Amino acid sequence: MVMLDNLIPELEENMEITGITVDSRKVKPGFLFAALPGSNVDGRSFIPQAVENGARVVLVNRDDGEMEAIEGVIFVYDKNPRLRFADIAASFYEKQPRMTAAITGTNGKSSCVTFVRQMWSMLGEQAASIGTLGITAPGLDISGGLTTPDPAGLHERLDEIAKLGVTHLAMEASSHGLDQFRMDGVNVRIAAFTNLSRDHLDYHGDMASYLAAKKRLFSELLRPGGKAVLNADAPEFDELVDELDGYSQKVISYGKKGETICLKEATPCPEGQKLSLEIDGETYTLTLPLAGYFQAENALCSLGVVMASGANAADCVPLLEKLEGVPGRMELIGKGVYVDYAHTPDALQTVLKALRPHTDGKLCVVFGCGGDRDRGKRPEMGRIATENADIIYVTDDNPRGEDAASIRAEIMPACPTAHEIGDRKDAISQAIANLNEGDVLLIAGKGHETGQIVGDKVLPFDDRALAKEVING
Ligand SMILES: CC(=O)N[C@H]1[C@@H](OP(=O)(O)OP(=O)(O)OC[C@H]2O[C@@H](n3ccc(=O)[nH]c3=O)[C@H](O)[C@@H]2O)O[C@H](CO)[C@@H](O)[C@@H]1O[C@H](C)C(=O)N[C@@H](C)C(=O)N[C@H](CCC(=O)O)C(=O)O
Ligand SMILES: Nc1ncnc2c1ncn2[C@@H]1O[C@H](COP(=O)(O)OP(=O)(O)OP(=O)(O)O)[C@@H](O)[C@H]1O
Ligand SMILES: N[C@H](CCC[C@H](N)C(=O)O)C(=O)O
Ligand SMILES: [Mg+2]
Repeated sequence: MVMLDNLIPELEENMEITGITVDSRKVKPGFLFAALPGSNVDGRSFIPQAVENGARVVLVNRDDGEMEAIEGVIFVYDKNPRLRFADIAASFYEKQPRMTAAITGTNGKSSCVTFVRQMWSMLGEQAASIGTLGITAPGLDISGGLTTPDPAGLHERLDEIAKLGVTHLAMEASSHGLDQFRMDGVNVRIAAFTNLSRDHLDYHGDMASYLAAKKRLFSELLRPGGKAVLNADAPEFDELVDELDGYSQKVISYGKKGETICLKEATPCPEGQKLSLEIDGETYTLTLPLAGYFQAENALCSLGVVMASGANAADCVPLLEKLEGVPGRMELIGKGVYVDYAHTPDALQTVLKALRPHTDGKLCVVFGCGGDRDRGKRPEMGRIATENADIIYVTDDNPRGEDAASIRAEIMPACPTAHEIGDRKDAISQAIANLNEGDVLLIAGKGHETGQIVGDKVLPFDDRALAKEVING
């Protein structure tokens, strides 16, 4: 039984709330329903359905005016109902892991939360991660959902894993999640930043707003006394430092320019790459079992997070040698075929450049662009493919509500020599069939995904399974 009358003065004394949700379809008797103004519809239009399903309390946007009274229903008005809902969710589900790190950045979040979880586990902590790959905790592995879940779903999980004994959590803070106040109730003790490049401009409009959403993690979510783990090589480094309270919040900087964790050298080798680091005047050399300079950056960010949680460099640097790759992130399927989640221009360029040294013959790429997402990415990804690959196949990647051929038509002018094969299965099959000895093929964009979103349907589709099947004949 949960009482929220301390938090919501409008409630009757000792009034019981049985559940909370932003979705009228999930309301049950005794629930609080947050009727949020959305990007497609206004949640207020679902109040009758929510009330019919048993909502006792309805949270609405104060700026949208007063509601007509409904018998038995208490309206709660707030000028920022999303933020209020996040606070309510944090109280409704009382427990959270005590050491929570949130990682933001355009690329590398999923990789870092996975690496941090692995390192904490190796140190003997009960550790979990939440993000694009779902939730992973000891005895729990649930895939799917948003990268940063909505407050009700998020806090339900935090409570569940904390009760299972999880003390350490690494979670992805997506820019949508930050902008929509999804994680404002989370007790963030460590905030980390990987990098910033073009993505999600369909939602944020411009790069300044996109960065502003990410900055919230440091200026508004990181708790007093918390630590920020920042990429010193990123142009945004100084701006992010400025977001912090310089008295109580400390910076752990990493990268070639890192003051805390300084990367002296990264040299590719058959097992991955040899790294030389300087931390607190000590030099460490190690072999990171992952290829690609970007993975070295992600590994250092993860090391910074684990150090921020209190571990000594000497204890955690050797753990980098035992990191396991992340599903669908530059994952070698076999015979020079890699599956990767690059779906932004920067990621595509990064991964193609990372694969070039491993290519004796031609470097080939299969990619497309998602529908209902930033259209400006399309020609940029076409240009990057032209500049960095030798053979290009343009195909479909989650067309969603758009016409797939029209999406391809926005990519093709930037890579006119590309083969256009809309059907992703055909594109992958042909690309693999055309490979010669020494060639490398990158299948980009879908990584771990197991479905192709066409219209409002999710059709089963798995790049990794298909590539394996084609390679093995
Ligand atoms: C653009 C966006 O982020 N939308 C999210 C947002 O929806 P919205 O508020 O705009 O929704 P809306 O459809 O206008 O509906 C308004 C309100 O009416 C409610 N409603 C709607 C229908 C109904 O029958 N009853 C009802 O109560 C909805 O629950 C919502 O609260 O809030 C919803 C509830 O939390 C999210 O499910 C929804 O995510 C949609 C599905 C989505 O695709 N989001 C993606 C873009 C996203 O968030 N991605 C990020 C980043 C990914 C990454 O880079 O890794 C992520 O964190 O996953
Ligand atoms: N540090 C990095 N710098 C540049 N590109 C990277 C970096 N890390 C990963 N990538 C590229 O971005 C892709 C996605 O990586 P990852 O899933 O770790 O990022 P993410 O931030 O979680 O992405 P999303 O926003 O889609 O959840 C990788 O498959 C790779 O192509
Ligand atoms: N979280 C990202 C994932 C994109 C994955 C890619 N396969 C695509 O559909 O564009 C988004 O929703 O924009
Ligand atoms: Mg992710």
